[in-house]
Amino acid sequence: MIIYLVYFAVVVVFLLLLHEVVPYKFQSIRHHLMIDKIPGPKGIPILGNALQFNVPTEEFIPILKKLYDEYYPVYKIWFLGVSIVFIGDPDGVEKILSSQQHIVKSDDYLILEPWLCKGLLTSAGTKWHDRRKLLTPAFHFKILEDYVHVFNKNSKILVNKLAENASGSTVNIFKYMTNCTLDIICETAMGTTVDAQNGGQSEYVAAVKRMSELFQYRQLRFWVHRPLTFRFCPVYEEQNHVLNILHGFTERIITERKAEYKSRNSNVRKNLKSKRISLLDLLVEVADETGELTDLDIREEVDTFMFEGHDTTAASLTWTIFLIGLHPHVQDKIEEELQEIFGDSDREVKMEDLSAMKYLEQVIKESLRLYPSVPQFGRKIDVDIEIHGYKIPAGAHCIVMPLFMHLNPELYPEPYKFDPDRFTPDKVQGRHPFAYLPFSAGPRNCIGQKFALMEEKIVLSTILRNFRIQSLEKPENIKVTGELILRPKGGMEVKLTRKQRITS
Ligand code: HEM
Repeated sequence: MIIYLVYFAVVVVFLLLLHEVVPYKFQSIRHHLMIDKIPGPKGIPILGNALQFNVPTEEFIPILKKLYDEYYPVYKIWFLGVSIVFIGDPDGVEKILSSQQHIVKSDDYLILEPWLCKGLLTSAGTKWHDRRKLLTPAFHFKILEDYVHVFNKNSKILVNKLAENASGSTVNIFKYMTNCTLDIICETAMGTTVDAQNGGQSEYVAAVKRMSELFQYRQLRFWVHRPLTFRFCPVYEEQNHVLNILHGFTERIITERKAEYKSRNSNVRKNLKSKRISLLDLLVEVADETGELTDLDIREEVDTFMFEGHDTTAASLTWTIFLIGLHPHVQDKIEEELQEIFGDSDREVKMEDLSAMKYLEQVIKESLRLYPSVPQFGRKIDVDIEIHGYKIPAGAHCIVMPLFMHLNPELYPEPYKFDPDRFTPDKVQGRHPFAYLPFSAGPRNCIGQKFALMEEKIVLSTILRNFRIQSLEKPENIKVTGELILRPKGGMEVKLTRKQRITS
């Protein structure tokens, strides 16, 4: 009996493995020959280098960095029959990112699809082109100006929460940043509030956070990357439950908005320049006018913005606060700048103040150099290309690594030194346009880049007008995880000392 069970288990494992490899095993001999000319670590049959990456989260980045240093500027690995080429220098990266041809995302984005379906982040081809064209006006300067109010409102809630819970003591700042950015993205993308900072809509807020954790869980376990094997995973049922909450919430909001739209019969797009609208309003109107967007089309875009628009910004804010708290002279300079803009007033930040926060912007940019929220991103190559003399065949996956490029001493001397003056206008001008990539570059760059910078300036300036920050950890002691988003493992403790004024 036992022998039959063992036999059965072996057959199941074999079939699962076959399922993993079948889509790729017919890669042409030409493909293999081309890829194998690219340097890289040795792997084993079928699994390739997969076992080398089956490590605890905090070891993932050091392994990739070691390979980057050893094989710079280009190296390859095999992962369950998939060829992955890492490109580490600005010239090589430019060839991929500047092209209109290589816009298909790599297969690891598949794990995002149960939540985001084929939204702007994950789609390709004409669908992506049409959606990008449709959504770009929603990030117009005039629309963003309207969001200043939302950024201010939530920053005030944040400093009041910090004053209640954190003044004079240490606090895990990451948690606060996540709740604040969640509230902001909900209000701007969906026009609704989840009140995460006050513990409201806790089921939806908990589901968003849990889904981000489940993405990381899956990203790190190569054997559950493909949908079939994921079905046998202990968290599969839990993910379905979380997805029901997430999709159910967005669907409810869409239904409400559609009903509201019909009743007020407004014309959102005609009013783009003068009216406060959310991304969802725009989509609802396009759906009504053209009949081309289904409820699912709308939902996948709203969900995409919910995901891309909060975790990235929360991580960036956290790292920036950490670095400011570690460098008192930088904090003094920001305080001087804010004093010049606001004096002793506790008024809200206005749109015109943002362009005066020049030094704070340099600080945010330098933090994103050291800790880019998206440490790497991938494309599936559409037609053969040549990079540094190596031919990369169509169908190969190419990974761009901003994190390591930003730490390359040829591009940034003394790369581990935190120096916001690297981003003075003259320094930026002399730099390769693809040497700084926190928001990617080219046609598929981050559509929310300006939104994020505005949001961060308002949140950070509000914190710094009310608190003095002190970071207690040293960068070398912090464990960094970077599967999807680069974050400090276990959060980030900082000490906040309240200044006299608390924004009311
Ligand atoms: C500091 C904050 C942010 C960082 C560092 C960041 C970074 C990035 C990066 C690197 C990409 C390209 C990813 C890839 O090629 O796979 C991207 C794409 C994207 N980002 Fe952001 N992002 C930030 C904030 C935001 C915000 C606030 C929003 C929305 C309000 C947003 C929406 C998007 C969307 C929709 C895409 C896909 C664009 C496309 O493929 O056409 N991001 N982001």
